Amino acid sequence: IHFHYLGDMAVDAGSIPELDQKKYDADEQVKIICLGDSAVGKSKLMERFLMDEYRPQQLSTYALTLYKHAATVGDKTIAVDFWDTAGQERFQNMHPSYYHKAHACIMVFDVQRKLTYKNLVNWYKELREYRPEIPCCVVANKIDADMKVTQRSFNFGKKQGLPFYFVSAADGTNVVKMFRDMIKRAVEYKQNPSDFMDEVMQELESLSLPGKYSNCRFR
Ligand SMILES: Nc1nc2c(ncn2[C@@H]2O[C@H](COP(=O)(O)OP(=O)(O)OP(=O)(O)O)[C@@H](O)[C@H]2O)c(=O)[nH]1
Repeated sequence: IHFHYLGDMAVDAGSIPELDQKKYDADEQVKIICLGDSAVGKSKLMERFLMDEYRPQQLSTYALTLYKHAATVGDKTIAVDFWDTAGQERFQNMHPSYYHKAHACIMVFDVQRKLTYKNLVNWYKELREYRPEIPCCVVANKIDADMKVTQRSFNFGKKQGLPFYFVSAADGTNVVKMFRDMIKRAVEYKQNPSDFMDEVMQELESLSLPGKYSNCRFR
């Protein structure tokens, strides 16, 4: 496990993954998990958001990386734990502790690789097995590499009623907005979980991808 302590958080190599809310004087603490196939850009998105930097080398995430971040929502300080796992572990058993007590989920695919889009449904099903009610969004990454994609190309997010973001970790497009929205939703969920049930019922009613991928346009 790699720990990255960012934002206003003090480095404390001895602490456990659960962030000690009182110690950091935060009003609230949330856990946000990131899902998606290998190399879709999960780690680069975190780095872009948390450090505003992008290093193009590809270093696959080893098992689990935990990023700690202090965010402000309204007049509250929020301690955010971002959990980033290696996508290549998808078809091995993902440890349930990854999902445990998560308050929101960011699902990422790569607009240049259609398989990563198709696999969203697997990620989504697994997420809903463990966390049926938490807020979730779909993130189409690497739009700097293909500016022609439109939301119509990707029915999954639309049909599920999930918020959908086109982003680029490379040039920063939409990255801050997406993360800020999800932090806010995680806090809202934590404070009032029952508000999210209607949304989830709508999602569950349409839990399928377009059968033959026919509505998707890739180069
Ligand atoms: N063009 C472009 N390339 C990107 C972007 N984001 C990530 N990449 C590249 O995609 C590759 C994989 O990025 P990572 O962030 O390591 O992907 P990951 O999803 O964390 O991969 P795993 O750790 O294996 O699960 C790297 O070579 C990045 O440079 C982007 O927005 N645009």
